[in-house]
Amino acid sequence: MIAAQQDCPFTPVYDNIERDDTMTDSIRELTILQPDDWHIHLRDDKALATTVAHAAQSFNRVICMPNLVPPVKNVDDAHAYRARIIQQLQASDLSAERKAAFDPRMTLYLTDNTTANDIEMAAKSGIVQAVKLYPAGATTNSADGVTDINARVDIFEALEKYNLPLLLHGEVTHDHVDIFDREKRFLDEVLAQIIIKFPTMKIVLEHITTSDAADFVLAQGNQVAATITPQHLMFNRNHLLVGGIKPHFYCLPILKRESHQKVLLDVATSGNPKFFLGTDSAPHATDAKESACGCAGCYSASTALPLYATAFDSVGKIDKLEGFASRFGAQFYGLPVHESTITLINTPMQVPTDYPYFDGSSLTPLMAGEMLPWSIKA
Ligand SMILES: NC(=O)N[C@@H](CC(=O)O)C(=O)O
Ligand SMILES: [Zn+2]
Ligand SMILES: [Zn+2]
Repeated sequence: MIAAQQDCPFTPVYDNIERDDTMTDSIRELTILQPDDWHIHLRDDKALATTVAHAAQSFNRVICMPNLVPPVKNVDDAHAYRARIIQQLQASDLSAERKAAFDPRMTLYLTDNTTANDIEMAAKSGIVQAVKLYPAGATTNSADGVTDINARVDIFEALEKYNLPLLLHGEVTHDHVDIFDREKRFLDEVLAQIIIKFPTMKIVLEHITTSDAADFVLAQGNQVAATITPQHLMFNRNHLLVGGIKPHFYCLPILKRESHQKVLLDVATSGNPKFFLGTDSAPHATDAKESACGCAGCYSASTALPLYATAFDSVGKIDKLEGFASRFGAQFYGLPVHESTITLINTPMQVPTDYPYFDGSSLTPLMAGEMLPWSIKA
């Protein structure tokens, strides 16, 4: 399946970004507090057999996105989904220690029909960590998303009242807006107004892809933060499009030009707690990606930490990884950091070419078959 991929010219990040070796050149091993993933897609049913074990190997808390079919719309759905994840966790061959540490946190999918009562129930549930807003049609499984965001002020009032964060897929969806401009247009035309009206609502702008989004988040108060994926730190649209189209780099919001990639690396490695880890690991079977109409989403759950370590090290800032991966997200959500640790080592690993997925399908991870300079110490 990936033979075509291997014929492609490929420029890994640690070659295409100018290195600053002055700060952390001597770091060959790095022990950090156990990280959390504040944005992940585990999918459902048979897919969980692959995704849960991969996520639980590295992460303690994961914020599970609700874009299932049908979506996770209320607290009952969230309890049932969490139970399916835990059942799969117990059936996996992870260690007893990893099983005990893994804590999937739920999100509700905001629709045109979500009520303020749903929000109150979610806030009091103890398992729902946030509410997710997909503009209808913006991304994978967003058909049930919100059609008119300004009509959902009752929900924003409730989120503010119960101090439940709003997680955003921040792109406008109008047909006439260029796909590369959709994030910036969302900030200017939608989010800026919402923040003025709801100044204390906690907001996470998920998977940011532009310098505009980084600047926007920096300009807001501490109630507004952002997650950044490994692919947006490591790649730009040339990796997606030059020398042949590479479907495994296709995700939404789409990779932007290199100048944006550099700004994302700057803010992620700056030590500013507004920016934290959210892989947006989004599995789609290999044949659904390698298709005339390929699905959006990069799969990174199994190698997320070596990917982030490679990105941070590419700019000589691996010493900033712990804050980004293990501290700032917990701080934003008002949760304690973990006591356990994980060690990364500057020993190369090869990313598997694929994983078995469900019903005989396979799953191709980000950078399949490529070497990464960092790995997790056994
Ligand atoms: N990021 C993606 O390209 N895809 C995600 C949805 C999302 O996070 O937008 C998915 O669920 O596949
Ligand atoms: Zn999204
Ligand atoms: Zn996502």
